[in-house]
Amino acid sequence: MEQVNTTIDNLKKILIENEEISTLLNPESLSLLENHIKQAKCIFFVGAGRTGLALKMAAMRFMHLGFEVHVVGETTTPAILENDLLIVGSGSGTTSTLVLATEKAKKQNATVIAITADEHSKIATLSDQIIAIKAAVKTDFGISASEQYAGSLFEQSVLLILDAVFMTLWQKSGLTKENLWPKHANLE
Ligand SMILES: O=C([C@H](O)CO)[C@H](O)[C@H](O)COP(=O)(O)O
Repeated sequence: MEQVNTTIDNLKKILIENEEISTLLNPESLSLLENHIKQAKCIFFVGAGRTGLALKMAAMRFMHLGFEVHVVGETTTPAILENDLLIVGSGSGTTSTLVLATEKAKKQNATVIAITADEHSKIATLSDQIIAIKAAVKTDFGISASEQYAGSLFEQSVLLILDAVFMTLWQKSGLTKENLWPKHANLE
């Protein structure tokens, strides 16, 4: 690492990288994701590490909008079944626990949508549909789609894109902020 920037300059770089990601997204794949979310009986989210954390943040928003949402790995998460949707996030598309979850969901005839930076990865290949994010994967050393460390750009994009999907569905729902508020946790 030769160059040291100010933190503000680095923040600007991060924002520019995220802006670039938004121009490279396939709008049709996002519309399909919106439709699958609307049609699913239950929506399951699964991811590991920081990707998993980004998905957990997004999952809460869909719960606020009234969808039945589960995060894989939580003790209260039920079995995935036909007519359910699994949203799997994996920058590399190769994380072994997520490959397994994808395979198991497909065996149950659930729909699987992968959000990944590698559209040729194992998870992408197993999934019904992919949201391809043109970000670096965590081992993308050397020349890379991002100056940030490891999968940071991918992980940020997962949250931003799903927040944007949430906003679209929210706007279409006609619900107000006040309508959504009763779903907010009241035991915290
Ligand atoms: O936490 C992570 C790591 O810090 C990379 O930035 C990843 O999200 C985690 O290792 C899962 O990897 P992927 O399945 O490739 O997203």
